[in-house]
Amino acid sequence: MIIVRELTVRYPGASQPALDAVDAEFEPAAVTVLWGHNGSGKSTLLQVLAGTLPPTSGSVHGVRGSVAYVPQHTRVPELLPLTVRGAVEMGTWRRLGWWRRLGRDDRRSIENACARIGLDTLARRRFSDLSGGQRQRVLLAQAIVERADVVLLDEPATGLDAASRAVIDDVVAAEARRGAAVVMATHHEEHRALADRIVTLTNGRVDREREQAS
Ligand SMILES: Nc1ncnc2c1ncn2[C@@H]1O[C@H](COP(=O)(O)OP(=O)(O)OP(=O)(O)O)[C@@H](O)[C@H]1O
Repeated sequence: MIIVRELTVRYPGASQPALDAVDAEFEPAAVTVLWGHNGSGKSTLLQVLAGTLPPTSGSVHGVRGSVAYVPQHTRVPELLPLTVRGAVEMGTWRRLGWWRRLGRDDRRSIENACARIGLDTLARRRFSDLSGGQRQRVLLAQAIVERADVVLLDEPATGLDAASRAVIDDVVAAEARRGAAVVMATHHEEHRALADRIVTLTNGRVDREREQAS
């Protein structure tokens, strides 16, 4: 279990902390939804869990194994000099080590992930030529292939139609069933139904009264 205690993040020059003494727990084999308005601190918390943003104070314990992080579509970097297929393949690198020799199971898992996320027709495109939303889906496919212990998703359904959102829901539920600790920031009401636990953030603080476990 990931345990967050008294976590505070203050961006340079900001008058208010983005996260203010947050306490929260994130369990394996479960979906935790981070819920809250724009600016409530959801992305900041995900970045700290991903290890890409150091906290100003407080602690995060229990992040074990591998972590897959799919940032908000506006924040997905374009810099990978790869095709879509190549970017999804990167999900195998941790398992395969330095030589990165794909076996039949790896190839099948890459193809399955691309098919599930609807990337088949994009497979040969350059990652850098895709829209932010398409790039985000590539990173989601990469995360599926990786079979990470912790899967962090920042608004994975933003800008998608209902059918594509349903695909994301299936992926999220399957990742938790596989055993991952899934943490998903969202403000889509329908995602609340997927949650084993909902952590509501209001102005950087956990709103305990609105905490919910199903
Ligand atoms: N790089 C940054 N520098 C300064 N302030 C920031 C930075 N990133 C976020 N903030 C501020 O920190 C607060 C929390 O932002 P955060 O992005 O974590 O919220 P959020 O709930 O994910 O909202 P959104 O969905 O709009 O990204 C906001 O007040 C935001 O303006």
